[in-house]
Amino acid sequence: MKYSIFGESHGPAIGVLLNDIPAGVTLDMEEISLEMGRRAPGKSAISTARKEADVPEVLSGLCGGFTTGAPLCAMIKNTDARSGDYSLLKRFPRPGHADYTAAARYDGFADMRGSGQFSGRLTAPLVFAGAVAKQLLAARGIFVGAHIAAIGGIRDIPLTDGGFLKDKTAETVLRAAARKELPVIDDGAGEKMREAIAAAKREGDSLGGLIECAALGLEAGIGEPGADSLESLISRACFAVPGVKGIEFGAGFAFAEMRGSAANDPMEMADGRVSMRTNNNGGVSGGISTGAPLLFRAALRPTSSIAREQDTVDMEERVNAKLVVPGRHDPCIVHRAVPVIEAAAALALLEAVQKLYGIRGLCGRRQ
Ligand SMILES: Cc1cc2nc3c(=O)[nH]c(=O)nc-3n(C[C@H](O)[C@H](O)[C@H](O)COP(=O)(O)O)c2cc1C
Ligand SMILES: C=C(O[C@@H]1CC(C(=O)O)=C[C@@H](OP(=O)(O)O)[C@H]1O)C(=O)O
Repeated sequence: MKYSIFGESHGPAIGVLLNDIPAGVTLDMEEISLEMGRRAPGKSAISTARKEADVPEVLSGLCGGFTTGAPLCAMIKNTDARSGDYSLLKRFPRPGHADYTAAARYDGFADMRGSGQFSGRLTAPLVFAGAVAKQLLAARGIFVGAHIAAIGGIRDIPLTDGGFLKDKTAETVLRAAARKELPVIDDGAGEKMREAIAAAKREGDSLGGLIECAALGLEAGIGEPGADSLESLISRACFAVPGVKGIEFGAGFAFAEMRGSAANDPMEMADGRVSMRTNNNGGVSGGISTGAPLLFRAALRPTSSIAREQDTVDMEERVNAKLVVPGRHDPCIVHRAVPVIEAAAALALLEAVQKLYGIRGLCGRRQ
């Protein structure tokens, strides 16, 4: 599953080119639009004020309602750029954003209007690609969903609690969360998160958090050992999402403080099938799926563009300087990043499934 994302935040358009899509698949465009809408900016006071419709225009790979097998290319127009907000930032780079590293890497030639190719805006085409991947995975009985695990220290109910995974209601609660602006299981926690984001914004600050993502219906035996392990593919896809700074699978960093007797997932036969009584390994062992729900969490940093005065440098005069970042910014990116993390996970899983079953094995109409 190869995909390339193109464009810059204040250029004419952004988009994605997806290869290795099986021919003869009907894509549910309405479902894709819903996914795009979950991420789209400009919807409320807890997100950026930039307004974009984020309607994808398919340029190739789809004809008469079926995929053709040619690379699938989708383009999304940029319509609400305000590039003046960025005129100062080449000279006074924002701490925590990519202004300084982009200048170092691209010798000062990077188009940093709207943060250029580093912008969270580039996650719109990723969501398009992920929505296609989700439909292909669904045809194999695999569901990918996520929710906000925490924002600013306020926690939602973890999927591992409440029996959601055991009684198989996880898909239902994740589908319900996906319809909310703050995709949470516990609406009370969601309201507290909303207030915390609004308060941070009033204080000229921002909040970070955690996203918990699950893949359900994944059979045992998908993945590889080594550099193409399931963890590697998923981490690689998630670290391509701007703002992601950490990933953990299952018990993750808590493993460091556990004993083997507590960390191991006891095995048993249940209805004639191998199963694990606990899921500390997050559904992956040796880089390969165990057949238990695949579970991981991504940590997102607080938005770097905050309204408070910060210490930076003057790249022209080579002296210390102060900066107040102008412009429209997300006071928190976690809620908008939930469909993005799902998309990244779906693309990574599709790559692993495709490696085992091939392109036609995904769900193309057999000739
Ligand atoms: C959906 C989304 C929206 C984002 N919105 C903003 C924003 O408004 N302002 C900002 O400074 N960073 C925003 N970010 C994060 C930056 O793009 C990111 O921190 C920056 O590119 C540096 O990358 P890094 O944090 O991965 O190191 C957003 C990220 C995502 C995924
Ligand atoms: C436009 C989006 O988010 C943008 C992500 C972003 C950043 O630095 O990542 C900075 C802001 O860009 P601008 O200054 O052009 O308004 C956000 O609005 C989007 O996600 O669609």
